[in-house]
Amino acid sequence: MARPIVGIIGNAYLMNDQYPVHAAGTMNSTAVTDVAGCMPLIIPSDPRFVSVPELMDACDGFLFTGGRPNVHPEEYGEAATEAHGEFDRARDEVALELIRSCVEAGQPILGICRGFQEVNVAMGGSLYPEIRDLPGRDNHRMPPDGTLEEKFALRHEVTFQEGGVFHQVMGAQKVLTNTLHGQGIKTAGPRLVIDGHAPDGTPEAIYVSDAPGFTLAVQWHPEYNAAEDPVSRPLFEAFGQAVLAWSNGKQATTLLKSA
Ligand SMILES: N[C@@H](CCC(=O)NCCCC(=O)O)C(=O)O
Repeated sequence: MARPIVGIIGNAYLMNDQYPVHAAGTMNSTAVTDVAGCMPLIIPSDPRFVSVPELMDACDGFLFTGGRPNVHPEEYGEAATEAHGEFDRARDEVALELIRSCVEAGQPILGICRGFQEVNVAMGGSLYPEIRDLPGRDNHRMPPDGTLEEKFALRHEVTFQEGGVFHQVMGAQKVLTNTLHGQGIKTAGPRLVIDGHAPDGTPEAIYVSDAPGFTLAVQWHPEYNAAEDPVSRPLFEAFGQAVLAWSNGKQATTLLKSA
């Protein structure tokens, strides 16, 4: 039987500082394949190449990946400053509309890091440009040097609401995660539930309340070591089950229409 398809939101890069590509970390494809049990498909996240209806038709669920460029603050009604850094307006345009459409339709989404921030902005929330500059907050950025293992090392706890969605998915109320981000949620979108926090109060785990489908998003990077990590594994397994259920529902509808 054909596997359900997970669209992986790609980022724009210049290969060898010269050759433009769309790409996503291989660890995203590994997590989608080995843990979620789906087929990964990297999306060129630019409205010149893809439209939201086409993507929703082609894929069963979407992984909104991490990415260095920040969501443009105009998307939440603020002016860009130097602290906001680099942007990717093409990804903003595809991702934000795709999130809103998936939330409405009940099509599964999983947000990671920049993807987590996109879910908040798409649902009407805003972001701090640099959380380490806020009083009482820690530096959540990755170490500038070191191996991949050092960059993705587990660095802080996340505590979930007792009995909440993440507590149920993880089977634990406190977990250990990596952390590789500069921005963070300032105001949560009206329908967003902040279900987990870092020790310094930074929101780390969210979902959209009353959404008909899977809408979980995390500020850390569960794609790293997803098959082995006790936090990543249940998250990608739950996402895979939701994507499979969506795919089965789509096939049942197609069969009904052709009967
Ligand atoms: N730009 C945002 C999001 C950070 C993020 O997603 N980091 C991972 C980058 C991985 C990559 O380069 O592909 C922020 O800084 O908060």
